[in-house]
Order: sequence, then C-alpha cells, then structure tokens
Amino acid sequence: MPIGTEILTTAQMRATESAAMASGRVSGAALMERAGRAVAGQIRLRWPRPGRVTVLCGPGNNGGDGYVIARRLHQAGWRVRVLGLDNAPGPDAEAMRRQWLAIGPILPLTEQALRDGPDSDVHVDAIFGTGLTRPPEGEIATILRHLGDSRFRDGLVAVDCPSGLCMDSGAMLGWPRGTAEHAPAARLTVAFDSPKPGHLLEQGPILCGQLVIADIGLREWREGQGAGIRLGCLWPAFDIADGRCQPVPAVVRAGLDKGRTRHGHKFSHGHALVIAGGPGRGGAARLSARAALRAGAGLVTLCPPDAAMAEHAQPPDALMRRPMDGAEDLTALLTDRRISGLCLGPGCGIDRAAVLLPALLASRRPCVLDADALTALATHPALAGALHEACVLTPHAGEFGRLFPDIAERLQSGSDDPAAMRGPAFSRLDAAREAAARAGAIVLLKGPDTVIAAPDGRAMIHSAFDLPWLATAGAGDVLAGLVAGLLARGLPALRATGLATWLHGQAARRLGPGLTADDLPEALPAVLRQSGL
Ligand SMILES: NC(=O)C1=CN([C@@H]2O[C@H](COP(=O)(O)OP(=O)(O)OC[C@H]3O[C@@H](n4cnc5c(N)ncnc54)[C@H](OP(=O)(O)O)[C@@H]3O)[C@@H](O)[C@H]2O)[C@@H](O)CC1
Ligand SMILES: Nc1ncnc2c1ncn2[C@@H]1O[C@H](COP(=O)(O)OP(=O)(O)O)[C@@H](O)[C@H]1O
Ligand SMILES: [K+]
Repeated sequence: MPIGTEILTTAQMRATESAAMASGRVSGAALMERAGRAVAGQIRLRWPRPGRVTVLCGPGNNGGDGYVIARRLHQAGWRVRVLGLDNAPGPDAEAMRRQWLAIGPILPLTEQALRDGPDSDVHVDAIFGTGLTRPPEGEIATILRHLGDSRFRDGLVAVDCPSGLCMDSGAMLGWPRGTAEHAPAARLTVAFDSPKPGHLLEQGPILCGQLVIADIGLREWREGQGAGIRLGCLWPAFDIADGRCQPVPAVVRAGLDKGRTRHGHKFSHGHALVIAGGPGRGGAARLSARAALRAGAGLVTLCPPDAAMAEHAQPPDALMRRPMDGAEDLTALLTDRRISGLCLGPGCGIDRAAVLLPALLASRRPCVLDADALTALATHPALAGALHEACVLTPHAGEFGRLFPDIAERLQSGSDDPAAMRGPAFSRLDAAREAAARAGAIVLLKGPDTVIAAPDGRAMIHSAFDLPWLATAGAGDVLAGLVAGLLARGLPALRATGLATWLHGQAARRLGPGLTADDLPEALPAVLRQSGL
C-alpha cells in the first residue's frame, strides 16, 4: 500500500524499522537523515525565506532527527540555535549530534535557555517521539508547558508528534485524560511512513496541527511485516485551520467493488429494511431510510407499527412503507430472502427494539443496531449472545459506556491514576477492538475520532475533528442508514461500515457549517460522483 493509507501502531513502526535495518540495505543513520531532511524540507516549504529557528533535541532518536534538521536548515541559510541534553544517545543520534557540534554549540535543554534566547520564527520539537514511555517530568515537563503557550503555536513544528503525546492513543501522558491544556500544540507535524493511531485519536489531531506523512523509504519492509493486524485507514489529513483533506483513500475506493453491476435490477442492489418507532417518533428512522436509499440500496422499506403508518405518508416517494407490529411480522417479512440489510434503533423505542431483536438476530441477516436497539441490548444482556459478525453496533460514547462499562471505565481512567498514564495508554482503538471481540460484531465507536473494529482485530479510524458541525441531532441516524444501505448492497460488514463513515464525513465536509441531518443524504450524490464511486 502507498504511504499514508494504513495506520501503524508504534510497535509495528519499530518492527518495520528494525526489519529495514536488519536487511543490511538501509542503516538507522540513513533513515534518520531522510527523516530530518523531510522535516527540514517541510519547514522550508512553509517558511521559504531563511529565518531563525530553535531546535529542541531530546535524549533519543527523535532528538537525533532534530540534529539533522538543525544541520540542514543551517545549510539552507537559517540562523539555528540548538538546545539539547548532555547525554549519550544511541549511535545514530550520537553521530548526528557530533555532526551538528562541528557546526555550532548545543545549549542545555532548559526552560531558562529557551526563555533567554533571541526570538525564533520556528521552534522544532524533537524531544520525544515513538519512544515515549512515561509522562514527562521535571525540567522537560516545564519546557513542554512553556511551549504550550499559544504564542508558540504558529511557529511550532513537531517531529513525528508533539512531545508527550502517546502515539498509540492520542492521550497526552502526564495530563489528565481527555485534556491537553497548555500542551505543545504544533502548527505542523511531520511523521514518518504512516500515521500512528495517536495522530488521529483524542488530543492528537488538536495538538498535531497539519499532519504530513513523509516517505522515508520503508514501504517494502512495512509490507513485508506479516505479524500484527493492519489498520485500515480512513484518515482525512486535515489542517485544523483551513480544513483541507485528502482525496478518497484507496481502501474506500475498493469499497464499492461489489456495487452496481451494469446488468443488475433493483433487487440485485439489495433491499434494506428500516424499522421505525411508534406514533410521533418516525423522523429518526425516516432519516435512516433516506440515507439507505442514497447509499444505493435498490429498495428501502420503512416499517413503523400500524398505528404510525399515517404519519409516513409524505415524500420521499421512493421509500416503501409496510406496517410491522411485532416480532411475528418481522419474522414473516424476513422469509423474503431478498431483504439483505436491516436497521433497528433510530426512534424505535427501547421496548419495541427489545421485542424485535431476538427475531432479527435469529435471522442472521446483516443489520445495523443503533440508538434504542443499543440501549435494549444493554438492558437485556442475554440478547448479546445472539450477535454475529454481520451485525454492526454504532454506539456513541454514552451508549458504549452502557454496553461495555468496564471497557469504558478503562478508557476514562488515567485522570487520577498515575500508573494508568504510562504509555502506551489504553486507547479508543483498544476499546473498540476489545468490545468487538467480546460482542462478536462490528463496533463503530462514534465521535470526532470514530473507530471501527471487527471481532478479528481489523480496524479503521476516521478522524473528523475538522467537522464539529456534524455533531447535530439526527447525524447518527443518517450514518446508521448509510451502513444499512451498503450492507443491503452486499458489502461485507466492516467495509460497509468504513465506507459509510467516510461518505458521511465527506457529505458533512461538502455541506459545511449550518448543515442539518436532513441535508446529509441529499449531499450524497455529489460526494459519490466526486469520489468516482
Ligand atoms: N529507529 C529509527 O530508525 C528511526 C527513528 N526515527 C526517530 O526516532 C524516534 C524514536 O526514537 P527512540 O525510540 O529513540 O525514542 P524517542 O522518542 O527519541 O525517546 C526515547 C528516549 O526518551 C527517553 N524517555 C522516554 N520517555 C521519557 C520521559 N517521560 N522522560 C524522560 N525520558 C524519556 C527514553 O529513555 P528511557 O525510557 O530508556 O529511560 C529514551 O532515551 C521516532 O519518533 C523518530 O523521530 C527516525 O529517525 C526514523 C528512523
Ligand atoms: N465533535 C465532533 N466532530 C465531528 N463529528 C462528530 C463530533 N461529535 C460527533 N460526531 C459525529 O456525529 C454523529 C453523531 O451521531 P450521534 O451521536 O448518534 O447523534 P444523533 O443521535 O443525534 O444522531 C456521529 O457520526 C459522530 O461520529
Ligand atoms: K517530537
């Protein structure tokens, strides 16, 4: 896979680097030179006129990258000041440190030295990268809080990640979980080969600023790594400031392989069934049903109880309606084998969902369970035993906490337990994977950093911190409908869920601030056309 289309954990990154070095075809020093050169190049792209830069170098290879950056910017005419530790880093970093010492001095890495120096246009944070093992303390913690001052942000460039960020979870080690106040927030982060989960989760996207993934020539060894499950990548690389994002990722493009065939008829594009709730609560399910239609399901039938049929008379006329009162009605409907995807939950009512769930799960039909269906599952735990791999659970954080309270608790912990702050911290990715394995179903954990996980450990991350306006009533109902529509079209559950999440985000990007959930399905044709899907 080309660079940037999959996500590597820090362990996978280390294994990739080790394999490359063990091959004898590339040395650690050569990789470090490429990494430093890439960062210096990105700095020169953004600041074309040589200026003044302070480079802060930590005790390991991240610091080694810093010495390369210092040398290369010096060669490009920058006035460079280097603050570093008086220690003996590994051999590659030591070699880079010596090369810098032939050019200029290394001042102590202290807050005092940082404060006392002349103003700099750019500060390069090369203190910690993937080797962070515990919360920074003492002088370095003080420096990081000092760099967290907002006046540094426009000129702060992070090497691999802002220091202190756990690259497996996106938590700032040493900060209460879920907060990053006064943490160093970069304008630009240049990471190597592939994004890591921490770039995309929790505080990562806020602190990284614009994320650039630099190719340092590791593709061959990344692809050669058999062990460990690869993480699918749905990350839109964005700049918080201007909302730019990447073109359609390859995994998404592959997602509709099983899409429309030129000789197909409407049934070959699938029949989705969206179960609605009682009188006065039909709006949510109608949003889901409209989304399922726009996702390309050949037919979509909305099934409210008989007493609520009248209120579903209005358009869209493409939507079919059919009353469904109890489990017998559902079982009878499901004798039609052409029904290939179901959606249960939005506006359904918890009691109705609990009544319908056993019949739905017994059918083993691909389905998405959202909202009230998730609450019904949480209040009737025995039902969870019937979940299967074609079920997609779409909890937001609250629903996740009700379904998997112990896992949610581990995710929260760390706020006042220092031991829990050690890296790598338990992440939303870990949480979703564990939940999926326990449920035996796909879990889509919603939020600005959505994680999708399958029971076998495959997972995807969709980072949408550029879309705060997507947090609006009904957006989740649309997402559930998109998943149901793609399931109905025959996409495997994980792929359907990933693609639905990406389309949902792209529709929101296209619409921009002011969107309502009603707008999202209508934006789909343009998104599909633009993405070539
Ligand atoms: N490998 C390669 O080929 C390439 C690697 N590259 C670069 O290397 C980076 C990874 O390098 P790395 O593994 O040396 O880790 P790094 O982030 O520099 O820190 C480790 C040092 O920090 C220390 N330490 C940790 N936590 C601490 C704390 N809280 N407070 C204080 N100390 C703490 C830790 O000490 P220890 O835990 O052993 O006490 C150790 O001394 C990676 O992000 C990328 O930038 C690129 O050049 C491409 C090629
Ligand atoms: N801050 C945010 N930024 C971007 N997307 C968000 C944010 N918060 C939530 N979302 C997304 O918005 C949708 C909201 O879904 P949900 O919480 O179920 O809302 P509702 O129940 O009102 O439909 C999900 O797709 C979620 O991932
Ligand atoms: K760093």
